[in-house]
Amino acid sequence: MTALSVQGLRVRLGSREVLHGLDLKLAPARWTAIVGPNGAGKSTLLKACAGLLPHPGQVRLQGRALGAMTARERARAVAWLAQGGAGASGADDLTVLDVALLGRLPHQGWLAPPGPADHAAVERALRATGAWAWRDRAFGRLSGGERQRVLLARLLAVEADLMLMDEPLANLDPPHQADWIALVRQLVAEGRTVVSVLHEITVALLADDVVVLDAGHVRHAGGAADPATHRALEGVFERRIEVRQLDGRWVALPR
Ligand SMILES: Nc1ncnc2c1ncn2[C@@H]1O[C@H](COP(=O)(O)OP(=O)(O)OP(=O)(O)O)[C@@H](O)[C@H]1O
Repeated sequence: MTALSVQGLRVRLGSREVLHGLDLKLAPARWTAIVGPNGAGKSTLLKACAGLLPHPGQVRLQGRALGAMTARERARAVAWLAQGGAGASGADDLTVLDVALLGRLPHQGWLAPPGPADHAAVERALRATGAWAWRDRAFGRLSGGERQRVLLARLLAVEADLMLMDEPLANLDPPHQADWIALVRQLVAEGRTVVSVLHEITVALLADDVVVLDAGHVRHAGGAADPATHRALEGVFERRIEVRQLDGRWVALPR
């Protein structure tokens, strides 16, 4: 069973085709990092997988066509963290608790208030990202990194099997980046599938699998420790990085 499969994914934005017939298969309970240069189509791929962009290709979640699901089924099955969400201002007046509770909307009845299960899920999520202490503060009065941790909690609160995160490390300081890595490993150990778009190549090399995207094409998909993956990474970044082993870990160094 694949957690996510993409076949012949073509996406047009405005007058341009930005994804040119992508095929991808992701196994469940793994962490996949999507990397590639600016403008490669990484965010577009993630949005299409979340059902947020129209396209003629096939996206399947656990074998079910995304297009055949209701919006509510889809919203329970896939959680999505948008790129740059911490800078968005629409939620500034909401409390942190209310922002995280938005992650429970797909589970609640029409106009029904959140129930005990929703509150429990949100508390777990806010504790997991270290944001529980700020639950009564206004979202708009938090720092960029603090807001990012609240948005991560909103994504966790969905408790979806598939979690798509676009630049989740944006604004996070090194200790909180390390916390995020530990959190992803825990999610994967629980059986969830995590897909993250990352510009931090050294962090991407800690994932199970890496998908290298360039100019709307998948250039390579393989294990993070696979030498072919490392060569593909060096290639799409015009040999301006070098993947090396350091104390048993793969790191990307600028050159
Ligand atoms: N609304 C739009 N209309 C036309 N072209 C767009 C639109 N949004 C994005 N694009 C183009 O689509 C391409 C892919 O964009 P996308 O945001 O998916 O790239 P990305 O790999 O996530 O880039 P980055 O690393 O800079 O975030 C880019 O060339 C971008 O200029």
